[in-house]
Amino acid sequence: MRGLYAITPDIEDTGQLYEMVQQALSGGVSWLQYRNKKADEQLLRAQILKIHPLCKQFHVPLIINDYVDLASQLAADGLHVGATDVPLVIARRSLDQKIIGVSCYNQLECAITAEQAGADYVAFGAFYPSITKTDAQRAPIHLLEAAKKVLHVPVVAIGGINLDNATSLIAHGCDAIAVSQALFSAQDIQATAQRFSALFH
Ligand SMILES: Cc1ncc(COP(=O)(O)OP(=O)(O)O)c(N)n1
Ligand SMILES: Cc1nc(C(=O)O)sc1CCOP(=O)(O)O
Ligand SMILES: [Mg+2]
Repeated sequence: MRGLYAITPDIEDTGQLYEMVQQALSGGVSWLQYRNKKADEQLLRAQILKIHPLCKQFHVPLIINDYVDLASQLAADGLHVGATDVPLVIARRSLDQKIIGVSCYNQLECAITAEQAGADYVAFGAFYPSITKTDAQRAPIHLLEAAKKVLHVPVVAIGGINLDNATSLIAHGCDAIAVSQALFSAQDIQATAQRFSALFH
């Protein structure tokens, strides 16, 4: 796991979401997380079904945020869970061979526990102020170096990441950067994805 981890914004128009995801995948995304905090179940299902074939076309794993049942029923490649979501060990019962990522915010102990419980990656953040998640806890950048010394699973950085501050996170050891607003609000999503991905070359 190394590179750009794109996180979809809350968009109601499924056609528009499809176009944006296609541009991002064309630019070079390593993983895509479908995240929508406003959609009802009908829209969640419709949007997952719409973008999943695109992810398959580009050989990019599709990770579903929060919803273990949807991830399982729609045969997504994985799930991401945080502190207020289903516990990893419960989710694993439905997603035995799938990717499960766990949010650990600014808590290294959480990541150690998550790795021991079978997490496939852990995420720390927010490293910078996030427009997408304004109430996110902040994490210090040196947490990445401490985490890489003790963890074996990939370490993902998230929160307010853009083309100006991403390099510092990569230099501190994160394996992937999770980006939403700086990618999907860009004038040219494809070119922006290319620029984020090139930071790992
Ligand atoms: C890669 C990644 N890292 C962190 C999160 C945040 O998850 P969570 O704390 O459960 O908050 P919501 O995203 O569900 O609002 C994430 N989704 N992805
Ligand atoms: C979904 C999420 N989780 C965070 C955390 O700190 O756990 S920050 C965040 C928002 C990420 O979007 P953007 O790249 O627009 O800041
Ligand atoms: Mg969540």
